[in-house]
Amino acid sequence: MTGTTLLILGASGDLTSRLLLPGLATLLSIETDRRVTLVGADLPQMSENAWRERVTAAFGRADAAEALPRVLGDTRYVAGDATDPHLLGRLLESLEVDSDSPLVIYFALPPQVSAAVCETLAGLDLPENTTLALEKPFGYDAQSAKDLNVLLSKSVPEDRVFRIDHFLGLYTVLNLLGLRFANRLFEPVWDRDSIEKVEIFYDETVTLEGRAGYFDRAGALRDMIQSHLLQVMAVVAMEPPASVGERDLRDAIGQVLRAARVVDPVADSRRARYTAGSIGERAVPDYAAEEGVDPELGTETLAEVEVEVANQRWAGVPFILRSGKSFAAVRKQVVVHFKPPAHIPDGLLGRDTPDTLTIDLRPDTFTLSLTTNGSGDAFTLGRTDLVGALGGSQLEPYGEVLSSMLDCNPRLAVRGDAAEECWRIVEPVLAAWSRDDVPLETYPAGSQGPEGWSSTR
Ligand SMILES: O=C1O[C@H](COP(=O)(O)O)[C@@H](O)[C@H](O)[C@H]1O
Repeated sequence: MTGTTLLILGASGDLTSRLLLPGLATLLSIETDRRVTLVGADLPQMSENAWRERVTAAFGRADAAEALPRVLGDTRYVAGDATDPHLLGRLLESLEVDSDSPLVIYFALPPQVSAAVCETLAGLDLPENTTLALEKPFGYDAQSAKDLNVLLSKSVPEDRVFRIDHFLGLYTVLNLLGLRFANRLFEPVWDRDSIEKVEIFYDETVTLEGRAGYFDRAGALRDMIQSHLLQVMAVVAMEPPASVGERDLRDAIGQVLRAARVVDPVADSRRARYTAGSIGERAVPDYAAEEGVDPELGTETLAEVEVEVANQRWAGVPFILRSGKSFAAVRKQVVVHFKPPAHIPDGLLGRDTPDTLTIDLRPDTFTLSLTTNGSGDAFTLGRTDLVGALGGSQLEPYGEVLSSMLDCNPRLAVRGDAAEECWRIVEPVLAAWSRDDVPLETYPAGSQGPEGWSSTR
């Protein structure tokens, strides 16, 4: 396998140490013939030794020490401002890149800095085989996402832009493709005739975890729903693609997102913020009292929206997307609620709950919960749960995403039009919230959210 040069801008930051380097480490320990030349760059001065120690520590944490020599041999760190055309130009010239060894420039940077670096890049000649990989958030609204797309198109073609959404690297999300399209059971009932509603939950027990600088300006709607959960929804709702090639897959995702909308941004959305509480033994302070939080911003830590996919297959079926922090327990699921059958023979008694298919994201399992004959009395209906494990990957989502990025296959990346659509879908809700048309509710940390929120628990 030929090598790729991975240039990380923002190499001294938290994202690089916490996710990117461990993801790379796992990938290299599994794909033993993959070659990567790792170059870190960032504003702070850092000695070569300190950089190498950082890389070594990340590989250690990922239990991938045996893969370390393959990157440590020629890794280096460059200090400087990546928005400076002279510095960036010199740095790019110094890289050994040709048609057999492509270059991936990974922006592990805050969005404003990424945009400024993109401006700089647009004025430089990039090696032909360059991929630009950008972390979310991709812009801060539909217009800024559009502007960023235009800027990126000045540097590289669309199939060389990797807008990262690590949820597309979640094995469970990829498993939806097999579950839906590779058997005869589900696809014939996967539509408005048979499905009542679909819920996509990502309830976390994690709190702010020191991320006020980013999260307090983003909030749960932008952080999780605008990006990740709409992508998951698109995979749940998409038409069968002809192939899982990047074009077919991303066309199918784009088609769903183009049809999606929040019909009534006030009635179809809810927001809340956690107050002091405890999760297990852990005492959690009020969100508003966390360091770095500006209580005046009214940032939500829990968001829920009801989305309609206005097309022949889904018109009228609510897709409820919810994500929140500081919950009592983790709940990361797609729950498909089926409609009741048109007729149950008279005399069969006791059926009151709908059949559901629950797909658990991490751990990857599915549960088909069916109405069946109850035990004891065959004429009184009961419920049977069929539980199955879904295939897993040794790669964490970041490893999965990195693998396709280093292979220059954008299948697991968000396409430019999809990024703009996701903003278009949530913008009316953001506007209603900024007008305070939707009250900011509260829930104690360690609870199951405010009373009366959508829940099938
Ligand atoms: O991108 C993000 O995702 C995480 C949830 O993903 P996970 O892979 O850590 O489960 C979320 O906690 C974070 O706020 C968000 O920025």
